[in-house]
Amino acid sequence: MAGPVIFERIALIGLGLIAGSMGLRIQQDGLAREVVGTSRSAPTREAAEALGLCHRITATAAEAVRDADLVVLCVPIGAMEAVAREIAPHLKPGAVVSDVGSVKRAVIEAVQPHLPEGTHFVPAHPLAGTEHSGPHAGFPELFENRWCLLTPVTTDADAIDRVTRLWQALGSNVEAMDPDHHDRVLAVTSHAPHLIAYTMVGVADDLRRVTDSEVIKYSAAGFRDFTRIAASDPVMWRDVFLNNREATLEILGRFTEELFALQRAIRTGDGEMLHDYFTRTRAIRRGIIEAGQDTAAPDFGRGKPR
Ligand SMILES: NC(=O)c1ccc[n+]([C@@H]2O[C@H](COP(=O)([O-])OP(=O)(O)OC[C@H]3O[C@@H](n4cnc5c(N)ncnc54)[C@H](O)[C@@H]3O)[C@@H](O)[C@H]2O)c1
Ligand SMILES: O=C(O)C(=O)C[C@]1(C(=O)O)C=C[C@@H](O)C=C1
Repeated sequence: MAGPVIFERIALIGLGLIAGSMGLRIQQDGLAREVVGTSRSAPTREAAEALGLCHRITATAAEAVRDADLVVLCVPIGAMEAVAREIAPHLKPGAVVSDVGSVKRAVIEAVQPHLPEGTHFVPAHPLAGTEHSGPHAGFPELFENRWCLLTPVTTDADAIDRVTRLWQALGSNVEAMDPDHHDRVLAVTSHAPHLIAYTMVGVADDLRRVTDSEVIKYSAAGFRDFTRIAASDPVMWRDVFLNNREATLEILGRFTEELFALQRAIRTGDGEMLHDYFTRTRAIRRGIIEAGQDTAAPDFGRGKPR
């Protein structure tokens, strides 16, 4: 389907789940005249080529960003600085630079100092993903009905407007946010929950050694949801925690306090406390559903390696 061209040429750096999904959708809807992509490993570039994630794949990031109007950094957070340093001398004057990192303050601090005067940095975070990674994981509907949060560094209204329109065209609802606020919110809604899932599955794995395969064999739906989350990419999540340290530790501190309170209620047989607590949390879930905001529910079956 041909759509409105928002950027003439878009360069995607790092061809995994997010870049692959963007590349497919941008091409499908004609949101750019050309999508150029690159990744550091040759097998990834070959896979991306075979899957048609971009119009053109280049061997280096320097080549990919040449004459690009928008450059989107889609690499793990720990790789953002090196990529920014590499592309900086090759950026077109006036180019818009963005990223999709799950943490915003650390990415701004890593990338912004390398960007030449006259380029416009509009960091973004699509609140959409799956536990799959790599070029095979991408699919064009990934961002449909999800949020995309922007934490603009530039004050250039046209750059912000075009990045907003791109994410809207990819299917997302877009909102601007202060980067520190973003990191605090995501610590609650995404980062701490992932760590809890990793821990729970780790505990079950330890138990498995005691009970053979019972933990897996009889795993109930709740635990299976944890295993899906805990199957997420180790590099990505290592970098998330190392780069959103303070906010995540703050939430984990609160979590531990609540866990101790619940543990005590179980030990002392305080059924009233447990009932009140679970009634409160159930109301939160119902509020989300009533507000029509249950758009983050995982869509099983999508994003699986093809
Ligand atoms: N997966 C999610 O659920 C999700 C959701 C929203 C945002 N994000 C963010 O998007 C970014 C990419 O995540 P993804 O899920 O697409 O990851 P991915 O692992 O699927 O893809 C990452 C790509 O970056 C490349 N890469 C890795 N290290 C590199 C380096 N040092 N230099 C150059 N390229 C390198 C890899 O080869 C791969 O092509 C991350 O910053 C992540 O925080 C992820
Ligand atoms: O559904 C999933 O697999 C996700 O965990 C996606 C999820 C999230 O926590 O919602 C994970 C990290 C991203 O930065 C954004 C989205």
